[in-house]
Amino acid sequence: MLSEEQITALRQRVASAIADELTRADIDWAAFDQLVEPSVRVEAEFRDSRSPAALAPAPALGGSGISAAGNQNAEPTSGVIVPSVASHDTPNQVSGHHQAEDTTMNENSGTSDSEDDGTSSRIAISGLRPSRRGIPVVEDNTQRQMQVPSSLDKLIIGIWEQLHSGVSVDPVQILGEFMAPPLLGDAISPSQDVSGPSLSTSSALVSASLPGRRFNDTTVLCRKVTQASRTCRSIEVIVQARWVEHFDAYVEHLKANDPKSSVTRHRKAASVEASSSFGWSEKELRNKMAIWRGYKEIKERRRLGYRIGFDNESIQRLRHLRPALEVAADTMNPNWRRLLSIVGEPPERVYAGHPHDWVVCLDGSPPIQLRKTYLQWDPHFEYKHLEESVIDQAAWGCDDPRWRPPSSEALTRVSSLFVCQDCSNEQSDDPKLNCCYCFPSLFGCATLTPPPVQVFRTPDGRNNGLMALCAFERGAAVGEFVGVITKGLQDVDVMEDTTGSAKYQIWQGRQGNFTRFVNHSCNANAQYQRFTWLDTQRIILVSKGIEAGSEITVDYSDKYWKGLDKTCLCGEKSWEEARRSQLW
Ligand SMILES: C[S@@+](CC[C@H](N)C(=O)[O-])C[C@H]1O[C@@H](n2cnc3c(N)ncnc32)[C@H](O)[C@@H]1O
Repeated sequence: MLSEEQITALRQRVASAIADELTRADIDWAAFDQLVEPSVRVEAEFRDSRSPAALAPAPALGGSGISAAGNQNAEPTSGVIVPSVASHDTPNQVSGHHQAEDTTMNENSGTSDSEDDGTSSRIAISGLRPSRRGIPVVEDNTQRQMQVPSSLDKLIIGIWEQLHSGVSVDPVQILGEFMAPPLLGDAISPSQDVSGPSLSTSSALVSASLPGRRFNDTTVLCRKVTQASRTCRSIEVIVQARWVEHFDAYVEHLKANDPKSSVTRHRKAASVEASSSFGWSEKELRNKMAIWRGYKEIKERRRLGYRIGFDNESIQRLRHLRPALEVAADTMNPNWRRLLSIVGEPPERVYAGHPHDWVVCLDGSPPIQLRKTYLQWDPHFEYKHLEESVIDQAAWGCDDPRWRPPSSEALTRVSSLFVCQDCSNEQSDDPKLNCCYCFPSLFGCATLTPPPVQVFRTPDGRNNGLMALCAFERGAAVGEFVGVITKGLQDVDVMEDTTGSAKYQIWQGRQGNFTRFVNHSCNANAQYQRFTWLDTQRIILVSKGIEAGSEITVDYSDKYWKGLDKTCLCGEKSWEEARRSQLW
């Protein structure tokens, strides 16, 4: 017997498969324009063969205009793309907030409170382990239920994933690269047999590396072509949307000159003119136009083609997201707006600097510069974004206190300098040599893309927080806790840890990365874990199952709050509290 949730998931999958099929089908949607209140209705039904009764009807897909799918019923109503933070009746009750905001969290957000003698490389409150081969290994019992995203959620998540995929949408760079001198001629010549026995010794040496060179060169070529094609695709959509606008304007112009003829007639005349210019049949042009009209409507934020019915709420959500998307696009692809200049929009970027130099607002109001959100506590506040922790030399000289001597077992493995203390595989910063995939998004793998997170303004007095733009599967790394490795700091929020032989602090007050903005929750969706990379201890923020659009939180521990004159505003009940408040 399927559970209610499984049935819902199945219904949504069937609905989205039908919608996808309709999208691909060569249907002349433009013809629907001729109908009065057009609608398409597709129904499916699930039946359990053991029972005559239908288990549940699949949602009907329907809509008006050229909309063939997108009935509200087809979509779950949940899945808002805002952090799931609790709202509070009272404004900020955090007394001593001043102190808090120019410092970071106190020790042991899931690491240093454990009774560690420094022998374990990765310690966590709940024993969560990183995912391997795509299957998260979960060892605690706090399984979080991930929501099934609606079509609109999927669209939004798709945009964020695209933005964080590392693919450049800089037309200047792409076209420039593409026009660079051709790649090595022999690299793409398939006819040359370089491994034949007749080659001389010296050419045999060269040939030994040719397959490698060919592979590398075609990888570069393939990357360039893929990027260029994506960039051209973006240009195509912009231009096609603009073409539809001009087509409509032309039809109006014809009508103004010849008001006696019908609009249909003028439209036909314009279509005939255009189809001969495109070299397409009129039907072909009509079909293409139906899709292009969809792009125009997205542009005008009226409706998303025929895949998603846009109600007011959806439009509002997208409108609120726009500044956040622009911050990400401007800071990661500074020249992307040049694409817009093709259709006369300003090409200058609006948001400069690092992606986390901006704090986005959930209500769609303009993003705020990060430093401005701390000026009330420190008029000179600045935050330097670090990729890696830096050692405070005044405290540690040239030593890194996070260094952990390799185990005796690792020492006996002469073939490798570094062995992962968790998976026992060899670790290397060179992806070709690395065999440890404990946290592939952080260590040992090819080019790292910026993590899909954004700093956002909390609506309930906690100042800033960190939002997940894409989902992080359970066990996946969100990022490393990066800051200044120091010691001896007091009365400020620091992460304290030990290797067993050295106690150190990581301070994020003025320098660090986005993990500085992670707030506390009594029902956190992430936690800090130790991990040793190249014999150096790191602290990793690991997902316990984070949904796209939710706030990323960790449990700072009771100890943190006991030591402070502050109230937790997360609104969640801790497990202990929840148990105590049970009525039976
Ligand atoms: C590491 S910082 C987190 C980012 C911080 N909100 C900011 O804007 O910089 C820790 C501070 O955030 C605030 N904070 C985090 N979680 C909170 C919560 N659940 N309730 C109230 N304040 C919280 C507290 O002021 C805490 O000292």
